[in-house]
Amino acid sequence: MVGMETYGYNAPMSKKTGAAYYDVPEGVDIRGRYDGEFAKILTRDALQFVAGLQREFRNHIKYAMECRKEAKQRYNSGGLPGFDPATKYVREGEWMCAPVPSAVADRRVEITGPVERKMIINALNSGAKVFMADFEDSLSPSWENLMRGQVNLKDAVDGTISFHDQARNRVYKLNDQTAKLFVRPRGWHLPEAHIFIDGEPATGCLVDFGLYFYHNYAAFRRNQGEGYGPFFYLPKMENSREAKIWNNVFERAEKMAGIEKGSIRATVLIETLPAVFQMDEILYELRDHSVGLNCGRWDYIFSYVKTFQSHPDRLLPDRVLVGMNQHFMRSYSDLLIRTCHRRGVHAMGGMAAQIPIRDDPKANEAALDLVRKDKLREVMAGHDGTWAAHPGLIPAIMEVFTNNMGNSPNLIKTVKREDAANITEEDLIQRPRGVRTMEGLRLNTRVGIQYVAAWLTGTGSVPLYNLMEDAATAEISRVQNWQWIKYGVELDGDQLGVKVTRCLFGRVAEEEMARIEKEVGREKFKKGMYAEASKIFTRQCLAPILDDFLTLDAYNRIVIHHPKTSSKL
Ligand SMILES: CC(=O)SCCNC(=O)CCNC(=O)[C@H](O)C(C)(C)COP(=O)(O)OP(=O)(O)OC[C@H]1O[C@@H](n2cnc3c(N)ncnc32)[C@H](O)[C@@H]1OP(=O)(O)O
Ligand SMILES: O=CC(=O)O
Ligand SMILES: [Mg+2]
Repeated sequence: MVGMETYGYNAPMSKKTGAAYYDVPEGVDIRGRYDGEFAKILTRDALQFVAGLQREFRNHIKYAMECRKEAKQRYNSGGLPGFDPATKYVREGEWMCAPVPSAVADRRVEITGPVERKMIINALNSGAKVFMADFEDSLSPSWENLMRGQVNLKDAVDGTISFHDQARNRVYKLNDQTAKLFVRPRGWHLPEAHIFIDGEPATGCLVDFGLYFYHNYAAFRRNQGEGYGPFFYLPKMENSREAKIWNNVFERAEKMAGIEKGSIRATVLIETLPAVFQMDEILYELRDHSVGLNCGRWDYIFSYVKTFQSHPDRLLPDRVLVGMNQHFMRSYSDLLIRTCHRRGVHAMGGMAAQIPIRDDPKANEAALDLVRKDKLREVMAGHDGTWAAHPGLIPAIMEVFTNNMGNSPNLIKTVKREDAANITEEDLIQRPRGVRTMEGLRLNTRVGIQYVAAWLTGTGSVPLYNLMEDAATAEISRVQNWQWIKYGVELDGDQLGVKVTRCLFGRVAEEEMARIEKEVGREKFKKGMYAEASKIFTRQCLAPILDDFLTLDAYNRIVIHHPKTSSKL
C-alpha cells in the first residue's frame, strides 16, 4: 500500500486496494493517474465548476461542430468561403469593443510556449510584455502535461513557482517584473479522455479553461490583471457562433466568481480560413471580453489547404514559399488590423518560425535578419505587437516594434488602415504562387514524422532544422503531402517532370526515415517513437479522405487510463 503522504493529506483511499483516488462530484469520473499534486487541482469544487460548464454548453458545442461539418461539405462541393450576407449589419455597424484594460495596453512582444515549469519561469522573466502559456499547438496533451501545466500555472499566478535544474544546479525563480500571463486552452474539437462527465469525455478546452480559471482568478486579478482577468487566447475557431459560446462560458465563470462582467479578456486567433470572413462577427460576440485578434499564420495556411481540399486549382507550392508575402496572407493581416483598430482592440501579429542557431553565428545572424524583416513588415502594417518563439529573439523584436511605434503603447488609435476596407473575398483566397519540389516533399515528410515522434513522447514543440515546429506547422507538412498525393501534382520546381504518386511518397517516406535515423543516431531512433510516428503520418498523408486534425488520431496513442487508482463514477 502506498503511504498517505505520497498522495496528499485529504486523499480518499480505496478500502479494497488502499490506493488513493480523486474526490469527484456526481457524474464525474477521472481516469487519469492519481497524483497528490494533481488532486490539489482536481478538487471536488473545481470539477463541479468544469462539469457545470460541460453540461451547460455541450449541446452548443456539438451543434457548432456539426456546423463545421456542414461548411466543409459546402466547400467540398465546390463552394468558397466568403462574407455572410446575414451578418452584414454587424460588419457595417458602428460599435466598439470594451476599452482595453491598462494592464495589457502594451503587448508589443509576446512570448509563447508550452506550460512546462522551467519554460514558464523563463518566459515570464523574458522581458516580453506578455507570455502566452499554451495548452494547444505547442503542448502534447498527455494527462501528465496537462495536469502538471495546471499545477505550474497556479504556482506562477501565486508567484511561488520555482524550478531546480539538478543537472546544472540552477534554481529558477520569478523576477520582480514579469510578463502578463495569457492562457491558451485547446480548440473545441479536442476531447479530454481522462475526464468523463455523465459518461462522455469532457471537452478539452473547458477542462483547461475551467480548472485554470477556478484556481487562479482571484490571485490573477490581484497580482497581474490590475483588477481584470484572467486573460486568454482562443484558438482555431471557424465561426462567430463558437465565439458566442466562449462569451457565454466567460459570463458563467464571472457569475460563479462574483466578478464584474467583462473582467475576463481574450484574444482570438484568426487561424482558419473561414474565420477571416467572420472577424467583425467574432469581435462582436466577444465585445465585452475582447482584447483583439491575432494572425495565427501557421494554422491559417493549414486551414487554407483543408478548406480547399476538393479544389485542385488551389494547391500549395513548397511550404517554405508560403509566407506573409503571398497575396492572400498579406490581405488577411491587413484586414485583421483594420477590423481590430476600427473596434478599438489589438491586432496582433504572428509567429516567425526562426529560432536562434547557437553553433553558427553567420546562420544565426541570417535567421535574426529574417525575423527582423518579418516584424518590421508587421509593425509598419499596423500590428500592435507580435509573437516570439524563443527568448533569444525578444531584444531584436522589441527594438523593431519600439523604433516604429512612436510613444504610444499600441497603434489602435493611430493606424486605421482604412485602405484595407477594399479587400475582397478574392483577395483573401487568392491562389498562392510558387513551385513544388522533391525537397519540399522530403522536408514535409522528415519534419512531419519527427514532430509526431516528439509529440507521442510528450513534447509538443521542437527545434527542427533551425525552425520551431509545433502542431500547426506539422499540420501544413501533412496536408500539403496529402494534397500533392491526391492530385498527383507535378514537382515543377525540379524541371524533371516528376509526379507525386502514392508509390513515390512511399519511397520518400522510407528514405527519409533512414535519413532521420542517421541524423538522430541509431540509439535514439530505436528508443524513440519514430516507427509509430511514421505509421500515423504516412497513413494520414495517404488517406482517401483528409483527416480533420493530425492530433486527433495521434491522441488515442497518448491516452492512458488508470482505472484502479482513479475515481469511481
Ligand atoms: C504556431 C503556433 O502556435 S506558435 C506558438 C506555439 N509554439 C510555441 O510556443 C513554441 C515555443 N518555443 C519553443 O517551444 C522552444 O523555443 C523550441 C522548442 C522551439 C526550442 O527550444 P529549445 O531547444 O529548448 O531552445 P534552446 O535550447 O535554445 O533554449 C535556451 C533556453 O531558452 C529557453 N526557452 C526556449 N524557448 C522558450 C520559450 N518559448 N519560452 C520560455 N523559455 C524558452 C529554454 O528553456 C532554455 O532555457 P535554459 O537556458 O534556462 O535552459
Ligand atoms: O497558433 C498560431 C498559429 O500560427 O497557428
Ligand atoms: Mg495555431
